[in-house]
Amino acid sequence: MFNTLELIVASLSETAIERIRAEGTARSAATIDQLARVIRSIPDDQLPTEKISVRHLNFYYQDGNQALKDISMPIYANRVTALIGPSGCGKSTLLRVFNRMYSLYPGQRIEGEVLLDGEDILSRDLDAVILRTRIGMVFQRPTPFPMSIYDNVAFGISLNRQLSKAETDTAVEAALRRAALWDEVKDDLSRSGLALSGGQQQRLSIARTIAIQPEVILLDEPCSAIDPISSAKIEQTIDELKRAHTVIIVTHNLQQAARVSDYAGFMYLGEMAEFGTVREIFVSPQDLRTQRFITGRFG
Ligand SMILES: Nc1ncnc2c1ncn2[C@@H]1O[C@H](COP(=O)(O)OP(=O)(O)OP(=O)(O)O)[C@@H](O)[C@H]1O
Repeated sequence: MFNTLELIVASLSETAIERIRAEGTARSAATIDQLARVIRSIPDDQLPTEKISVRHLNFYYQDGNQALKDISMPIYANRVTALIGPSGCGKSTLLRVFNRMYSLYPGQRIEGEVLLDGEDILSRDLDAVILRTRIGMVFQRPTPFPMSIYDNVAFGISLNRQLSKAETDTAVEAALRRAALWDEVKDDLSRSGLALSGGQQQRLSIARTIAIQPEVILLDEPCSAIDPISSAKIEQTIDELKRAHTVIIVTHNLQQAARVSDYAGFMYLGEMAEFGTVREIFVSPQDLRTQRFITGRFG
């Protein structure tokens, strides 16, 4: 019983949990029914809302290989969702659908719907450039531009917003702080972004993405090519990011997925085998394939 209660509580927002505590019901809730009544009394806006809805998504590469098979899943606002699964199961393909990266390559085919706040982002009516300012992406390898640290961050800002020099300075500092890089670079922002270490370059790439103020941030294996200290800093940053953004991360590192995510989708051979809160997926997975993957018996 306690585990089931924990599961329900784990999927609630902090505000909702505070309210349950304030009403003194958490300790006395002897049955799920009691707690369910409390949950139902919480206004909808305090429960996670769906930022992106994936519906019956199929994806085919040029060679006819079907990499995604009838995927349906929610992506909740201001939460971190991890896509996990064995190599080749379709995680990166799915991540790239969210910013329509596939449209750069002719011959790839997609079916189904991906709704961003109710609007189908697969529709050609939605301009891909505008979409990519709403859904930003950080790649596996750091991607600093060959320009100064300051310009790397200011560049994105100037594409989207008309700010004065002083306002740009403030926005650059804020983005670098949020990416946990400010203290290491503040003394010389004119240094080339390429002169930074790999881990710092990755945090610079995150700062550049944040500076554009996207609603959703896609992280494709952001820590796989960097040192453990930078990796830990990026994990802190991810936790901070969800205050203002919805985050989707592909990672091979299960401990990292468990640490940073609120929800997880386990993919297998192009299918979404299981989706749930991180506790559901890591503590009590229902699908045998998820259980085997989480316990390291394959993948
Ligand atoms: N450009 C491509 N053309 C044809 N098939 C592709 C292409 N890119 C990927 N695939 C195939 O699509 C499937 C899903 O690949 P994808 O890279 O999305 O998986 P993944 O889960 O991200 O893998 P990994 O963990 O190894 O990065 C695989 O079978 C892969 O071989």
